[in-house]
Amino acid sequence: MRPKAAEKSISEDEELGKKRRVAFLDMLLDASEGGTKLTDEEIGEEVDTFMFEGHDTTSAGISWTLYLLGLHPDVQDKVYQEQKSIFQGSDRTVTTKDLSEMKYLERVIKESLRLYPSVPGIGRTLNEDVQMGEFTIPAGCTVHLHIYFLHRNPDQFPNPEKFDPDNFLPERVAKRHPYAYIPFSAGPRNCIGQKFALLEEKTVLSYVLRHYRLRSLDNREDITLMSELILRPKDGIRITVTPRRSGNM
Ligand code: HEM
Repeated sequence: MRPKAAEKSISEDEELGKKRRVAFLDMLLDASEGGTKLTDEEIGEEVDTFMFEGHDTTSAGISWTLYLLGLHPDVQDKVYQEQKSIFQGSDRTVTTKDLSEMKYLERVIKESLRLYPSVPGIGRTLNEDVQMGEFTIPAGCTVHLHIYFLHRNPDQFPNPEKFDPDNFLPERVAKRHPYAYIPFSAGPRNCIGQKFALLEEKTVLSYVLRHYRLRSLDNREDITLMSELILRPKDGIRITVTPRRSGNM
């Protein structure tokens, strides 16, 4: 049964002539009432997947980007200049159009996900034999794909440890293998939320970087990484955050 609050908000929206937006949980409940039956347990699992995949991944991505910007004041300044040119001194909230103009910030986010992919590895069970050069990997094997190391392939990213957002200039992307960079996996089971994730990261980072200057206190070689499905710094990261003077935008 659909909760009363959800019924009310949908009918109010329809009255106002707005596009009908269905909440995620309502969609799952509808699916359980319609042709494909979902049990309560299956609905719970779907909600868990979205909460986990949609929250920890982006929060880790945002944290690593803030850390890298705090280590690279020149890159941070370029991001700030781009924000200044978009917002022209205004402190308004971000619009969809603003997000599409944040080209440099997008390159920074992508480069951060290259060096610190929120999901550092994924696994697949092979349905059929796979030939890799002289080796045959038999059907039934579980294969672990290490995204973290894949992103450091020097054939695809010369000087792979260098933080260089220009790695994502269109002309450089065009020269690389399409699967050289897969923070969101690839193929039929890739990340369903990847576009949303980039928009969310841009929205949060835009706000922080317009208002604060960051300086990271730990060098990259001093950070111990750990993977709890999500890539995290074992002992956290230390960043000093200084407010920019008001009216500085
Ligand atoms: C920076 C942010 C994100 C990264 C790096 C990321 C990465 C990934 C990766 C690598 C996979 C494939 C997992 C596997 O094959 O085992 C995946 C799947 C998935 N992601 Fe994301 N994700 C992000 C954000 C999000 C967001 C915001 C949502 C939802 C709002 C989301 C929902 C999902 C779901 C539902 C799947 C499973 C898709 C399927 O199995 O068909 N992700 N994600």
